[in-house]
Amino acid sequence: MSDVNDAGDEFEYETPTIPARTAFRRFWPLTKGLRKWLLVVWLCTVLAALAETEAILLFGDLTDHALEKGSLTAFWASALKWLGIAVVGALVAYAGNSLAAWATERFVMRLREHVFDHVQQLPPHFFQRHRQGDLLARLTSDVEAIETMVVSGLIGAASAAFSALFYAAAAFWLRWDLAAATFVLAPLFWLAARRFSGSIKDVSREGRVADGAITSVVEESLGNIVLTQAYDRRDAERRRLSEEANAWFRASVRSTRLNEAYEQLVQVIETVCVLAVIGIGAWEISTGRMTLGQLLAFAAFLGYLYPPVRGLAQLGLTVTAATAGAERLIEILDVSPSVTDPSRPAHTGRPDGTVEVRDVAFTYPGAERTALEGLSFTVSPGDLVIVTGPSGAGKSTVSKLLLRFYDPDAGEVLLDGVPLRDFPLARLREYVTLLPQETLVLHDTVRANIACGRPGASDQAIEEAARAADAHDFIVRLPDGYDTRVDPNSARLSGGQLQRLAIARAILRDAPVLVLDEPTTGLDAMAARRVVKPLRRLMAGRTTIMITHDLNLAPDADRILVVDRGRVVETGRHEELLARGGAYARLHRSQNNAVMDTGELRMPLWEEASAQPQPQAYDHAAHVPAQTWVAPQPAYEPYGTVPSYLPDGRPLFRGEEVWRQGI
Ligand SMILES: Nc1ncnc2c1ncn2[C@@H]1O[C@H](COP(=O)(O)OP(=O)(O)OP(=O)(O)O)[C@@H](O)[C@H]1O
Repeated sequence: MSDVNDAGDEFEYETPTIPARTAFRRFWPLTKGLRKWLLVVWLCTVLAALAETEAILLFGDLTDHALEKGSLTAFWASALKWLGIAVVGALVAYAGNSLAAWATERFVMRLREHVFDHVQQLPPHFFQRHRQGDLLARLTSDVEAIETMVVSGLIGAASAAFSALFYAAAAFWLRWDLAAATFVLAPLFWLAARRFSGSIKDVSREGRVADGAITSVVEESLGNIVLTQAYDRRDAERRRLSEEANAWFRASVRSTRLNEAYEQLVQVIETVCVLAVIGIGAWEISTGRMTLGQLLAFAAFLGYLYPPVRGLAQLGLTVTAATAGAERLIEILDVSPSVTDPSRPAHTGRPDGTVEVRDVAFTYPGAERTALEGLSFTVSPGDLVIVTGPSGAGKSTVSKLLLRFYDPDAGEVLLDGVPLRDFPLARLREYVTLLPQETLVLHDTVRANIACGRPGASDQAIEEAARAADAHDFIVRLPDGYDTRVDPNSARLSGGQLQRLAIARAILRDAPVLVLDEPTTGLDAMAARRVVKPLRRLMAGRTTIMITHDLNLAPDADRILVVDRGRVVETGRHEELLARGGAYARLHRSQNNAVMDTGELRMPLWEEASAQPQPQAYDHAAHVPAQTWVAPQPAYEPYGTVPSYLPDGRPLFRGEEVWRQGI
């Protein structure tokens, strides 16, 4: 399997090949607590097999004593006994099968939870490098495949072995010489299974990979439905699906063919055995050494004996096929989380919110280039620090380290002087809240979406948070108000509304430290303008690290860090940095300059502006570059280009106060 990360690098994944025994051992511990029930299931199967054996012996009796002699008295006695045994056998089989279904489903649930739990702890790059559809397939069909190996396989093997033993013992008891003659042929079943096992494993593996690929294509295609429709990519998407579907089709047809060939071969072997019995039996009856009843009972035993023998041989095939699923799950389970809880957690109360990044270096696992190098900065409690810089500079990586999605390779990130790795993860994420770039929505009600900031919050607290986030008004206008269901693809809410919902969630969480990753990205100027006020309420009194390209809030910042190629290249307040005319001034200009020369964006940030040829404004009237280039000043101070009121002093938005500093 191969995948491409956001940097365009190709990552190759080769699912490891694992012997069935290793796979079994790996998942067996998950049957803890279920084993006694598995034993009961096995006992029920053994009892049911015993009842069947007794019934067949009674059938022989009936043939010899009631049918051949025409005696009704002999019939009634045996018939009643047979009926009694059949009823007991049916009850036991029913109990055993129901219990087996319960135990297997519990195992599946447990295994799925185990894998899901593990996947949830995996670092962000894992999800960037694995296709979601493939992960879905692993969590669904591959989990079920393992159940066939560990639980059903085990019960099946134990039951088949005991049933075969009983029927074989009964056959020997009836006529040992006839039985011995039949068993000479038994290894043929084993040979047939062996012949098919390798191919069945290969084809199962191909089938599982194709299954994951189909789910991925469907998932990606539906996720990108707007792109598909807007660019009329239906044919391309159909082709993509049909390529994967063809692989699935080939694997599935091959698998059926192999299984069918095996089945038919086994049928032929069985026929050879039955014919051998009838031949020897006919000869025995002709010499008077056997009764017809005995021969019929013997043939019936063989009829019962073959399914478990065949089952035992086929079990190998089932287990082999299931191992392909196990390999895919083990591959995921072997990826370790990038961070774990500390063995000796620090005992701290709610921190004041001093954040210190101390000489941090970090490279993403598997990446060649360092994302951060020698990065240092400190944020005092309650301060707003803006981290800005060109694309790929390492800004989002800073947010990942602050939330401890990763630990730095060198240096340390500290909260109130305590290294982040000394906080239990759950507590750290209570203290440091992330407002991610993309607004994350749960498939639930608006209320639940806000409440996930602080589970168990009262309705009043939720409403207050929504009011503070300027979300209350639009929420009450929704069809069911706070109980309106939304989902990640919901068209009910605009980007700005979703962002205000996320702000309400963060307000409710009430963490001392906030990390805002591009809070206004993807919003148009008006929508961005509307989230600024709620954002300020959210940030008030909290240490805030805002990662952004959007410099409209820069004048508010206590400090601005300009990051480039993983290092801080400039730091200071907005006015200072503008006056310095360096990297920040260029970034700011490129954002606010209407007559922007895009070449400026490509200029290295750390070089002195004077060392570079100055970009020239274009004089449209004269069709020549203007003589002197003057860095344009922001139109509205101190908030850059976004005006908050009209020239006549009226607020820009109806019903909204004039935007003042310090709200
Ligand atoms: N999962 C990953 N695996 C490998 N490299 C990565 C991964 N994520 C990011 N990088 C690399 O790390 C560097 C910093 O990325 P980061 O996302 O922090 O940049 P950024 O400044 O936030 O960019 P943008 O403004 O475009 O979001 C980039 O070179 C990027 O290609």
